[in-house]
Amino acid sequence: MIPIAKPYLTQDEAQATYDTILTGWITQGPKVQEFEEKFAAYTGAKYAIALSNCTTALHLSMIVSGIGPGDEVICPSMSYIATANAIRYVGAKPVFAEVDPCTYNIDLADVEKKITPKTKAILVVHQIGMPADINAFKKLCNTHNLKLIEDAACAVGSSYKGEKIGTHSDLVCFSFHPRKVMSTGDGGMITTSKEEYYTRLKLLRQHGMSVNDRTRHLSSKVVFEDHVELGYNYRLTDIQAAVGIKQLEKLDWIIAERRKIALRYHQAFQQIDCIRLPVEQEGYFSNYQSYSVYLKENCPISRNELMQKLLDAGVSTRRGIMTTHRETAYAEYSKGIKLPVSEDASDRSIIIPLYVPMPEEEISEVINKIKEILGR
Ligand SMILES: C[C@H]1O[C@H](OP(=O)(O)OP(=O)(O)OC[C@H]2O[C@@H](n3cnc4c(=O)[nH]c(N)nc43)[C@H](O)[C@@H]2O)[C@@H](O)[C@@H](O)[C@@H]1N
Ligand SMILES: O=C(O)CCC(=O)C(=O)O
Repeated sequence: MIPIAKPYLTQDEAQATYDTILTGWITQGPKVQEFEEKFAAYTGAKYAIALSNCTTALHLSMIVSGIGPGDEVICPSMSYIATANAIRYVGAKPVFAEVDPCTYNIDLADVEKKITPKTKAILVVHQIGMPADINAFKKLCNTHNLKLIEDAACAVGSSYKGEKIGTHSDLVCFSFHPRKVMSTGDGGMITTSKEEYYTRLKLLRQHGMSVNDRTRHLSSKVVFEDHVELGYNYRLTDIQAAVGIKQLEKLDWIIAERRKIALRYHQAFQQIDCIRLPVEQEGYFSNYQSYSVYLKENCPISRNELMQKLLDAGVSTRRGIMTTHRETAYAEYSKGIKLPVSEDASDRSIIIPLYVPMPEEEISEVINKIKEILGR
């Protein structure tokens, strides 16, 4: 079976975890600090704060942005459910906007229509690694005095107008889940240039503890910590950070390899008129976290049939990005909501295998099977 994805992990990561375990310091400590410094340097951000995953990164971003009950946050419905969940964790209401049918990124015009006096922030997702038009959203947020938060779960290493995702706004959240371009098992990171956010995020991720364990460990004087506000246990472990450091060293290579495979798919499928391929506009650089194909009206086969036929032929696929408003857990948020573009994009698209290193035979197999089933 050709898998949909596989993290690129080698002896390097295994050795790094082994070495870290033997140091005797295994949760948030020196390795987390090193990972944060290297991640900040990689993205160009001033600060990076490591967290247990991107969902917790989004949750803390909501808290430091001062979002709470009675507030509305505009986000896409067409995203993994964690995006909207983070808004609900703080008691605020997710207000769903449409996406662009080509890039799957949140639609600026629809966002603008959905701004109300209760709107506090816009949560922009760089969907499956394709950067959103972040400058346009910054401008909109400035005009309406709204906070901007970026869900860059899938977008590590992607760039917008020549700058890596991670520097364009005050809160950018990344994921290192195994389905992402680099992984630490689970894991997350926030980049920011705001010292005030940096300081508070460090407190919030570890129970609001005023003097952290490492500082106490290294102290020559007896010190006692205070817990200055309600915090959380959202730490990344040093074992995971050791993996992250090794992954970061390979990230540009991984992305270059992913882009080569994406190019192969583009070239192989561009003549097929019943499908639409991902679009990377001028100034946008995707890490191709996923390669999504949209089945047009004239496609001879339904999306689900195509997925089944490919599975029968030994090729894994996944449905297109989900819509949150149609999930059972969102029943009370979906009343009267109309998102035809998002529903269509979600229902008519599939994600096809892309991982590194993907053997040439597998790339050809995916291409040939899709062409064969589509009769091209
Ligand atoms: C971006 C989203 O991607 C994922 O959805 P998905 O439907 O595209 O992928 P999944 O069904 O989770 O499959 C992930 C694939 O990634 C590979 N993989 C390799 N290791 C793992 C692992 O530890 N956990 C998971 N879930 N997957 C792993 C396998 O090939 C596996 O089939 C979800 O897991 C979401 O959690 C995620 N936000
Ligand atoms: O929890 C998941 O499966 C995916 C969400 C994610 O990528 C994260 O929280 O880091």
